[in-house]
Amino acid sequence: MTATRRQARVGRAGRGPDDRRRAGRGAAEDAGLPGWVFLPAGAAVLVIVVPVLGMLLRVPWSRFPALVSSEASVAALALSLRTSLSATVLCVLLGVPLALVLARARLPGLRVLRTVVLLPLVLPPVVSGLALLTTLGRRGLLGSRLEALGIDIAFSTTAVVIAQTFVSLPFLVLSLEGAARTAGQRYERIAATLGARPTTVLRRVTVPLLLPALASGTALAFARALGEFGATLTFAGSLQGVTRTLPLEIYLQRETDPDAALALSVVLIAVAAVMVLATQRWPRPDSRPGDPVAPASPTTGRIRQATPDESSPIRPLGPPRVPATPISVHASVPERDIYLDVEVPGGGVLAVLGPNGAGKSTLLGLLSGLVRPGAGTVRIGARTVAGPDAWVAPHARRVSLLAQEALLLPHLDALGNVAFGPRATGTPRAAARGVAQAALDRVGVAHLAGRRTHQLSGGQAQRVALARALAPEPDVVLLDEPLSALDVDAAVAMRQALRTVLRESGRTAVLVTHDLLDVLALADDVVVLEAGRVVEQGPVLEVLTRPRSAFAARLAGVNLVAGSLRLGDADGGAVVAEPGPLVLHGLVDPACRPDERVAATFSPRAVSVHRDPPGGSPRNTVPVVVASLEHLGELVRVHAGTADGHRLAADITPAAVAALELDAGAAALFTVKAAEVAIFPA
Ligand SMILES: Nc1ncnc2c1ncn2[C@@H]1O[C@H](COP(=O)(O)OP(=O)(O)OP(=O)(O)O)[C@@H](O)[C@H]1O
Repeated sequence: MTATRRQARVGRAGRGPDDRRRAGRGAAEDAGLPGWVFLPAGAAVLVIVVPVLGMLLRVPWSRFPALVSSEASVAALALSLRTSLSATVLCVLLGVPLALVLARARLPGLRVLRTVVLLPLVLPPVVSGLALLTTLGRRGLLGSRLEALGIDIAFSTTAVVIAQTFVSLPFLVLSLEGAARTAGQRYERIAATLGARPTTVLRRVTVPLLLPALASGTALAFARALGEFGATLTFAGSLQGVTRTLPLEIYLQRETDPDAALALSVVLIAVAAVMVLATQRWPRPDSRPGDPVAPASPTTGRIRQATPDESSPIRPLGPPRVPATPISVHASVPERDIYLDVEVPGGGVLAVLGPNGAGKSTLLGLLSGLVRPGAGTVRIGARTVAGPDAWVAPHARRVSLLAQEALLLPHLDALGNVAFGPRATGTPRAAARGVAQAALDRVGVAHLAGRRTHQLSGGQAQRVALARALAPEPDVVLLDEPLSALDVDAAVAMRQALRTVLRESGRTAVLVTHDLLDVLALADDVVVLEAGRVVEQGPVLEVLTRPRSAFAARLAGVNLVAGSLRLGDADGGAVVAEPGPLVLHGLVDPACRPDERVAATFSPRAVSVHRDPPGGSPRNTVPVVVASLEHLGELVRVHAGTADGHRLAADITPAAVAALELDAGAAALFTVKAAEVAIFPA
């Protein structure tokens, strides 16, 4: 005996009740469940297993082959398999569309429809049979008309299939609808922006993603059809070889030959169990047997350090490849209280900034076609893609979307994902794969072509997603916080990749971001949205050096006070803040006009902080209350508010914070020289 085997035996022999209890606790803890849950769960299993075991023990196994191979038994089994399979096919053909409508359509009365569809689950089978008989039977509502046409359904094999379909359909619909709801429509939306028509999206995205749920729903429907008894007997009768299915045969045999009934019951259970077991082994779309185990699930979420290939270079594309496509959005979405006027010149990159709920995603939705405007127009190049008399569907807009999550289709490898767009727009398979390989090469990840999506890191997945967005050669690329889910290193590499790709291709792009680095590296122009309105728009440099909105000022790291101009001071003028009474003296831009609104900005570094009124007289002294302290490298940023609600910041050394004994709630004075305050038109 080898040492290892001996140890294993000793280990097993040495497992006392304490060890077992510990192991049980471990299993419960692993599952994140309280230990007592296993008790009722075990009892539930017993409720099912004990009767089945009891039956199995009573089966005369020595006579089993003879009992199940009588002519009547074989005919019943063959009929059951035939009709159950037909009913299952009908369930799939009708149930899949129904489940998707229930899960995704926005129709009035869906709740009522769902209740009606699930009704056969709660109806006694004999009632289901009666319903079918009174409708499709010879004297039934439809049956009498069908009989006039020479079609006689009741008491035929067709009636068996209809009865089985009637009772099985809800099983498939229920499991598929639940999965479709949980899965959401994120992948479908991405597929539409890659040029896929709704039918292509259904065939190549929705169904593959829902395959595990479809498989288990199909198995349940088959098992239910196989076990169907009451409705079949009522509606179809019990004619050997025509309508006498296995459950009916078992019922009849029970009277004459109980042993045969038991043996046939075992066959019925075995067939149903094999079917259900087989579909439970159905692979999830994001894994395949034999795939090496990936370190993380990286198509979503924040992952880890960049790998060498995430920082690998982007291949130059050569001269611009797409005609510059200007964009204009003059549209509103009243139910969201959003009214937008945004222009992007052809080939420009517009950064969209704004606080949460400002309308940034809605702007992208208006451009991609995922949001319909209530009024106004959206133009992309020469086309009006949304307007009073115009609507171009998302798949026909030539607008790709790269989202925060890579959302790579889990049932395709990297190359398949990138080839998806060209394939969806009609490029033959081999050519599409060529285009995809070139696109992967362009963003420096050609060697990842054969990887499954769960074998990619976050940065790699996002690069593949970028290649996928570019492969259909869109006129416009929409970037919805494409770097925000990546760690710092991967984000740096991805930002560089985006910069190169956008510059080289000359593509018009709209970038939603909260990151100043993205704005600086990628954008030409900036638009700032607040509460569904454009509050500021202009070239990056202008907006960051002379922000007119609180959001842009925060992003640029400067203090901003807006108000009206008061001229006539010795050094030029002052901003009378709104709300007052704060007045800030500063250097007035010659473009300022007396009656216009103006903004004053100054750097937090130009602010001195005091607890008592300072000696000398800097032109601006503002009483504040400290709100919070923030550590910024070698300095501390003191966030404070004035009595009239202005938020200001000062950057001072940690030693100064200690000397002044500053903390949240402390009263202080911010002072800033007039020469440090720039006043310009707002
Ligand atoms: N499907 C929807 N139905 C109704 N209102 C919506 C819907 N989606 C968003 N809104 C509302 O529209 C407004 C703008 O939302 P939007 O998602 O465009 O903002 P955002 O700037 O992208 O915000 P965030 O930075 O949080 O993503 C918000 O008031 C939001 O509540």
